[in-house]
Amino acid sequence: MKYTPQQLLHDPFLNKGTAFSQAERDQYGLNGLLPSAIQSLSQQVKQAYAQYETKPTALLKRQFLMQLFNTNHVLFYQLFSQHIAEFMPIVYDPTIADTIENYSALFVEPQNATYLNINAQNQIESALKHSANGRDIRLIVVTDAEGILGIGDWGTQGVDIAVGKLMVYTAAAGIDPSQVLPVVLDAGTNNQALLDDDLYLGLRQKRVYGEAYHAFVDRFVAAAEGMFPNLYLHFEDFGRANAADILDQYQDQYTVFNDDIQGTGIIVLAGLLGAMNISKQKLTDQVYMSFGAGTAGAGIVARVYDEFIQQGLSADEARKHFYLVDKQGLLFDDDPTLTPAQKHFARSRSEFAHPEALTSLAAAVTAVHPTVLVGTSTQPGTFTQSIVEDMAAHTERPIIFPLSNPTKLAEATAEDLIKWTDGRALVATGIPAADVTYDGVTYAIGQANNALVYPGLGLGTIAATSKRLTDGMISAAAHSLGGLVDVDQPGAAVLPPVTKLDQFSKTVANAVAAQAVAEKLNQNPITDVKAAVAAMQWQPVYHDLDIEPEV
Ligand SMILES: NC(=O)c1ccc[n+]([C@@H]2O[C@H](COP(=O)([O-])OP(=O)(O)OC[C@H]3O[C@@H](n4cnc5c(N)ncnc54)[C@H](O)[C@@H]3O)[C@@H](O)[C@H]2O)c1
Ligand SMILES: O=C(O)C[C@H](O)C(=O)O
Ligand SMILES: [Mn+2]
Repeated sequence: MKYTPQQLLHDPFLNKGTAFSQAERDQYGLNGLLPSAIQSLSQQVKQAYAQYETKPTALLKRQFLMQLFNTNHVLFYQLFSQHIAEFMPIVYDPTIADTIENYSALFVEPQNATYLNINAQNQIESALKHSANGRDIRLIVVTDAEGILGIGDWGTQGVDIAVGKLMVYTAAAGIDPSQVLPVVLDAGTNNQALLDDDLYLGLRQKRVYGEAYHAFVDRFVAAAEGMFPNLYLHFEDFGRANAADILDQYQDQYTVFNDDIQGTGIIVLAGLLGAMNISKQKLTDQVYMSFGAGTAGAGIVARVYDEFIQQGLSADEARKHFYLVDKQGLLFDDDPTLTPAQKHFARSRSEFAHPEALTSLAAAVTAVHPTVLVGTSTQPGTFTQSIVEDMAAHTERPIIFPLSNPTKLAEATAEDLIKWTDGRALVATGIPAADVTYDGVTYAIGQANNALVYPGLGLGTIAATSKRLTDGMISAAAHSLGGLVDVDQPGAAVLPPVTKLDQFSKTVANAVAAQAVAEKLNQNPITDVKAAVAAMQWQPVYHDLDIEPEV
């Protein structure tokens, strides 16, 4: 393809802005289309960061960064890589929740995403083809936006979660931004505020479920897999009724990943292993309570349960360590409303003297004395002082992970948990939390967010040319994060800091790729796993242009 000067300046994959050299300006007809000074990438980064710093709110900062992203990918990712911990909460969660809620009102441009709708399924192939525009797509993040974070159904506006998750893939793991595609499946929305909003940009109809919905997903999956044979297909923020079914349907056929189920399972298991390193306890001695047993809650339990079995417990012994609490309270096996994922861990009423009283988290904690409490309930402030004190009265190092996102939905703050337990709690949060200083000790708070693992998991799987994503690879990812924290430091965090995200993404990728090769899943021969991973990583630096000018 030939590029006119205007096409080059408006293509974020190729544009260098003021960093186009004189030779490039001569060759591609850019003289007079840019100010005359020629800048280096580091000058551009410095200038962009100075502009970023003048933006007074997180939302304005994010909008500025998106503008940069839409203009020049190299500059955006170079800047992001230099400020990874600072930018994560701006580009991604929690600020992304604001941009999703206000997507239609804030809309400026479609950001190279693919918008598929259930009423125009004959356009799926052409839309994917035109969005890819000849690029070799290796990674798609797709959402139907029924369960965005904990904020619910946002219809087409949920496309931003696909865009944002992909940005993290590149910043954290070096996935080439020209090989990715964000996709939203618009199957309608049950969010009445959107249906009533005349600015709403999605389909103005109730969400479709059942066979018609699954046929739509299936048509998309078949089209994407047919068009991009080396695809890693990441599902994000589907509703509770569909997420697990979709994963089950495709995981033996294609390389698919559900972030909320599997990614969250990995990061929480890694956090628990980190907590065990700090407390010097055994994982298989823990009593685990999940508050909110939906997509993420049940996904995490499944991963941790598998680990108990790997560590030598029988399935029956392992199951006895898990308690699920949802809206109705402790989940019992005679409850006809249980999801398939909940059924396996539901308890028998005969285990308790007064099962009918176990209808709240407080009652369940008192009855069970969990040593681990993980919140994926979307219910803010539900880990109250009295519940936490009750739990902490029966275990030396209570492990408490309030994981509901965004910030406004967290079950508790890290600071309160440290305070209420006199510094004994081992805490990780879903969104970034500042250090907590209590009684002379500074506690670093790990971030148990799947963003810490999904980039490395994807990179490792793609680099290994793995034809599936298996439990073995997922387990390898969870185990790879151990050893990155100095656990004997007072106040040590259960997970490594986000400042090291690029390093540990690589650690995860190497472990996952090695496991894929060990399981003989690689489609291309691989002799050196680390070299294969390194070769897959894109760097945010300018290269000579390999395109023809049309001047
Ligand atoms: N930190 C992370 O990496 C991470 C990853 C995935 C999800 N999450 C968070 O977890 C939360 C849940 O996400 P999900 O995808 O599992 O959603 P989901 O809708 O599948 O599950 C939420 C569950 O909470 C239950 N619930 C609702 N009200 C409750 C109440 N009052 N008491 C007890 N349970 C209640 C629901 O019935 C449901 O089973 C969200 O806030 C999301 O942001 C965090
Ligand atoms: O997006 C996040 O911050 C994590 C997770 O996937 C979620 O749904 O909350
Ligand atoms: Mn999610």
